[in-house]
Amino acid sequence: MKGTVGELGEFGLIRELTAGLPRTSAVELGPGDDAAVVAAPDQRVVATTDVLVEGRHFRRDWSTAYDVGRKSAAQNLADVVAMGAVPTALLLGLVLPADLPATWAVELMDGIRDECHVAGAAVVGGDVTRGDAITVAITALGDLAGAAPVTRSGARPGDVVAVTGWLGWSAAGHAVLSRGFRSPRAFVEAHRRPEPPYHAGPAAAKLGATAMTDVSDGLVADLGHVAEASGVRIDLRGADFDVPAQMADIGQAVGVDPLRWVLSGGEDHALVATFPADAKLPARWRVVGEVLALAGGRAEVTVDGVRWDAPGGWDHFATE
Ligand SMILES: Nc1ncnc2c1ncn2[C@@H]1O[C@H](COP(=O)(O)OP(=O)(O)O)[C@@H](O)[C@H]1O
Ligand SMILES: Cc1ncc(C[n+]2csc(CCOP(=O)(O)OP(=O)(O)O)c2C)c(N)n1
Ligand SMILES: [Mg+2]
Ligand SMILES: [Mg+2]
Ligand SMILES: [Mg+2]
Repeated sequence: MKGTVGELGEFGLIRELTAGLPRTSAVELGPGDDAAVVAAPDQRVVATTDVLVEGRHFRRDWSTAYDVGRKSAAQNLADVVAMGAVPTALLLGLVLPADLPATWAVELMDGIRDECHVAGAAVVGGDVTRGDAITVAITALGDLAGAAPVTRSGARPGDVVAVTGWLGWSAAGHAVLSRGFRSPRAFVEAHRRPEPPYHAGPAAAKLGATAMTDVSDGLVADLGHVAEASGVRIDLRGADFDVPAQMADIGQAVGVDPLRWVLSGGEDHALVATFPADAKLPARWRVVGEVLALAGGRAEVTVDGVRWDAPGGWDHFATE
């Protein structure tokens, strides 16, 4: 495809973006009308939204359009499964500069479509407008299939804390890219394209998870929200976290303790959940800590009993 999105025009662009979009059985009416119609078998709808902005969430010299698409969708779909729900549909608001190559927009859409496919959802609508910074605003919907939502507020003293998915890989990749390098590839790829363990969300609900969240900002920060919402203290055991040798090498090379990436690095979208101590967890869940009563203390996350004194994760108004 030749030209810019400006040359294609609003409706030419929409035609290109929506051509051949796959449907799923949940989609009664897809893009093309004033609104889409999505089945909600449960009769409750799980809904979540996240905005990604060029320069803040991604850089065009670090990630392809396809990568940005995969990541934007993943970030939202991970929030759906973190409730214990199955993703059904995704809506996409796009702000694009007029001089952006049309292929960039189409490849972004390819990435969004493919990530939706991985999670079982479909793109059902969106919006496009012109603006200075590329902005991808996504709303994802999901279905609980009769289950109770797994909230942030259900952790109880005596529960275990378990994680599944990657931790620290995206942050290590970000550290590499920030210093002008493009390798080790596995970490750079993890930053470009997170792989949330989608199936594990609804599975955790079935395993009796009492609370759950995805790790978008950093494990300590995101678990901090669980601790606060549940009115508990959460203690992590440092030795239960695996720091891969290659991650340790990067840490050595750039002068960062790699445990910092594991405990406070965001964007891998691992799932962290609390479970009753007697829950039978499959091997892909690693127990990394426990839930403790407040006993007059603060609702916070500690590591080996000690308050984590570095930032627990990303904060858009505090982190540069
Ligand atoms: N501008 C807003 N208006 C209303 N609710 C918001 C707004 N921004 C964030 N929230 C809500 O605050 C909570 C925390 O947001 P956030 O940290 O972005 O969650 P997540 O990391 O799961 O995306 C979410 O329930 C989100 O819906
Ligand atoms: C260019 C660039 N700089 C910095 C980062 C790091 N970063 C940006 S947003 C973010 C945290 C997650 O994003 P957020 O918008 O907070 O998602 P949410 O928590 O709402 O799911 C991180 C670690 C990045 N991905 N790209
Ligand atoms: Mg958010
Ligand atoms: Mg989340
Ligand atoms: Mg965040």
